[in-house]
Amino acid sequence: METSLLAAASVAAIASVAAPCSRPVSLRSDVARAAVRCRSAATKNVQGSVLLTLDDELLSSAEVIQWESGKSINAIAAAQGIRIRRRCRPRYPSEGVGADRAVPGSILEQIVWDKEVEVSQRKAKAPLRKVEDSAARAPPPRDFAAALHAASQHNDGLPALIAEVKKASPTRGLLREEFNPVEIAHTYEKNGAACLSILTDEKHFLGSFENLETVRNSGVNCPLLCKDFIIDIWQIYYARSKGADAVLLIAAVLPDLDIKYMLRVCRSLGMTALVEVHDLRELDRVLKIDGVQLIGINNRSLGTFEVDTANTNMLLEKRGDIIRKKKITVVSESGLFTPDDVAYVQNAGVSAVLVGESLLTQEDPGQAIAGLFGKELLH
Ligand SMILES: O=P(O)(O)OC[C@@H](O)[C@@H](O)c1c[nH]c2ccccc12
Repeated sequence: METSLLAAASVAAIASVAAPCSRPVSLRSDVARAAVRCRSAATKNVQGSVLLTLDDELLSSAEVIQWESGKSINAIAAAQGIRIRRRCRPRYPSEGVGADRAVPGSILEQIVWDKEVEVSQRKAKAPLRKVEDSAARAPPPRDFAAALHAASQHNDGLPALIAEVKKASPTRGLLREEFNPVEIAHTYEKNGAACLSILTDEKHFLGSFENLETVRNSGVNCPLLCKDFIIDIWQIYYARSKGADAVLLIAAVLPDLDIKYMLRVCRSLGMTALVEVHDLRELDRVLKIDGVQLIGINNRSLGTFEVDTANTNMLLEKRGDIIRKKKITVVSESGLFTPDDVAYVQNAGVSAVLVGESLLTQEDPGQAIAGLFGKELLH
């Protein structure tokens, strides 16, 4: 019981920083309060007193009650419609779906389980404190959202382009034999991309943090999105330490409280979060969270990997009014190949598109941009 309560508290990513909080706690409310204290202490270490007050304010009584109800992280996630189960957090062995017997229910779940292992190994090598220090020494963050707005304005309202640097994907396999991330980044920038998305997941996308870092140090000016499966705030600090200006937060993976906490971490680092949704339930969850500036509508289901650009249109028809009222910028992601595709999502109301495959499979991915938009993009 105690273990599962502590695990429930870890839903807000406390697990990554909760080491000082290992004293036994017997009452549920004690657990919740301990979690609050733990997190306050941890954020104080991380960012000084500014985040401390923000975080205390973040922990509304409703959220504490949720923890006190004794639900496990998987139960909390399931109650929010999240089908991805966390497997096993090293600190809480009774949490998760069981060590060896469980079979992943989707590719996304497999990726997340692999990510749990990867992150715990990386953290063992570079603890949060150390990564925070490197993040503080990284080149200053660039404004990802502002770059999207400026690009769209320079191009008569055409959606701004986030061009993706991706070697392979689970569904398409290898996208390019000759893969030079720095060359690809430069040709994208030269041909009018507003921002770049750099895949850093190694196992399923053949990406790397080295690619992110070398692109950042190669002199490109476009802001960079670290494209990975974030399940722990440690990864956000790590991405910043490698020069990322933005990170992807996937609503199909992250419970609301994690998204809120991660948004605050992003803000404290001067980074932008692109919060990705695929269906109406995820969009409605994200629209209830304050401070979301950028929403990505993925046309690809990360469960089945099926792509349908009508998804962008459908979600904007249903929630476009609220999105405009909240002045949220929408990015249409995946499966865009032709000027008609771009025009379709533009008419649906997006101000940016995220494109990988259709550019990467052509000889010069940068020159392919004019083909995708039906005209050359201006800077
Ligand atoms: O290659 P495409 O179909 O143009 O898609 C790009 C991008 O949207 C896709 O890579 C993506 C969207 N969300 C993700 C989450 C993780 C990994 C990859 C993705």
